[in-house]
Amino acid sequence: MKLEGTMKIGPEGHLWIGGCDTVALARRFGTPLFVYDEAYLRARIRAFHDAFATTGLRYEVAYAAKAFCALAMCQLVQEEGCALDVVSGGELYTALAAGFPPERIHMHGNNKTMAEIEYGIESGIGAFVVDNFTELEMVEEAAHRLGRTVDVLLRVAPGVEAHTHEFISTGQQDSKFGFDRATGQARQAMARVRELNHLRCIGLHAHIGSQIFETEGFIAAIERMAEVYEEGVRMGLPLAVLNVGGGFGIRYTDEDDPLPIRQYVEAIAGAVKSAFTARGLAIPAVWVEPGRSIAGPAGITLYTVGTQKVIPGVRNYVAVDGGMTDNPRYALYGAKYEAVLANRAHEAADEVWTVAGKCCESGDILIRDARLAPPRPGDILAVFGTGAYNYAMISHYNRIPHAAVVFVRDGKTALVVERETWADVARFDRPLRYEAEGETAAVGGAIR
Ligand SMILES: Cc1ncc(COP(=O)(O)O)c(C=O)c1O
Ligand SMILES: N[C@@H](CCCC[NH3+])C(=O)O
Repeated sequence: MKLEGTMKIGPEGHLWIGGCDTVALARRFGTPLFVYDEAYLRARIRAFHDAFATTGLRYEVAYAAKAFCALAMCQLVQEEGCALDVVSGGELYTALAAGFPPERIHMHGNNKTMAEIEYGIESGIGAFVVDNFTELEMVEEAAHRLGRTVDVLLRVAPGVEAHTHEFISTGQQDSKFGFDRATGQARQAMARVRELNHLRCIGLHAHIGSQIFETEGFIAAIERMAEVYEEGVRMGLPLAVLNVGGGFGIRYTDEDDPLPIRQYVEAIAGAVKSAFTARGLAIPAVWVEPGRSIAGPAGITLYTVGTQKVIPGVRNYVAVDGGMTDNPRYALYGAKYEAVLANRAHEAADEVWTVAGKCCESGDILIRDARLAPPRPGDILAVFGTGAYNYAMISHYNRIPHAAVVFVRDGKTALVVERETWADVARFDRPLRYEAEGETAAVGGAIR
């Protein structure tokens, strides 16, 4: 167990975070509960700014909202000088509701709907990251119809294999994302965007994957992107931005050995400077889109321990009151986590227990073979490093209500997402009743 940010173990043996006793938090807000260490969130963002400040580059740190999107998080990242990467109308809606300046938002997505494109244009977002030829025409058509000129970046699949789980690797050629570089699609897209009257291609984008522990992949991608960029400049595109995506790895367990943020940024800056200088190109503004590396280590999840099943010689199971609904990452990627009994954090973790959830699914595991002190019903279990892609991927499987989210700072708490009730889970259900002839029910595809 490695305590990050403001986490510590108090004299009574409880886990503390943000100056708050996690046992008291669990009692007050219930469990499962996501708890974010606000000071640490801010510190992680500042690490990106501090690192970029020494490079002399023009840059943008666009927080990838997909990692954890909520009003309070959008407010916080704005206060810390971030831009924002959104991938859906829902994320854009949340950001705008939080008062995020639209011109500092850019929108991703490999299948943006026309409704999302129109919403983005009408809201005045800074740029679309166009993913494919279909979308190129859709954005042009919408911009034409709405009488606007829209800034776009083209997402390129650079053909770089990131060393990470296949499901979260995105820069390889065989990917649903982006214009393929190797087969000339990126060049064709640049040629096409030049012909479109309502689009201004201000940059190129590549994101090679997530949870990456080395810099080689970024450097290789930047070298390839510089080549594409040069072609774009020769075609006369007003390119000024190279967005190299996110993907900076974090520590979940001892097996993970992430680089300091500074080291990723220095490698990226160095690669951009040398690749662009070598080609006689002006150095572009560099954008990054970190999600996990900002939100992940600053969040923990608190659960209440429930039942146990000990199978002698096979395995010890202990179940908690959440599971794959609030953290599907073991089920999806075989992800690993560390945990501690938060009410007895000073006790030796000398037993091995597999922490299961409460869903009707054998794969509903949070941690396989966790090292814990002997768990008892009513204990509070804290799982570390759950700030990214946990609440963000929450589900209603088994009609389990969504957990609450609280921010903590200097002994104070802010409930930023309320816990759902059983009634909330069922609130959009309607009894089975067919429409009478001529009756028009108030339903449809509208989501705005
Ligand atoms: C385009 C894009 N940008 C940024 C991110 C954020 O990645 P991470 O959370 O690993 O920093 C992702 C997710 O992998 C992504 O697909
Ligand atoms: N959801 C993934 C990351 C996806 C990144 C988005 N492209 C995870 O939990 O690791």
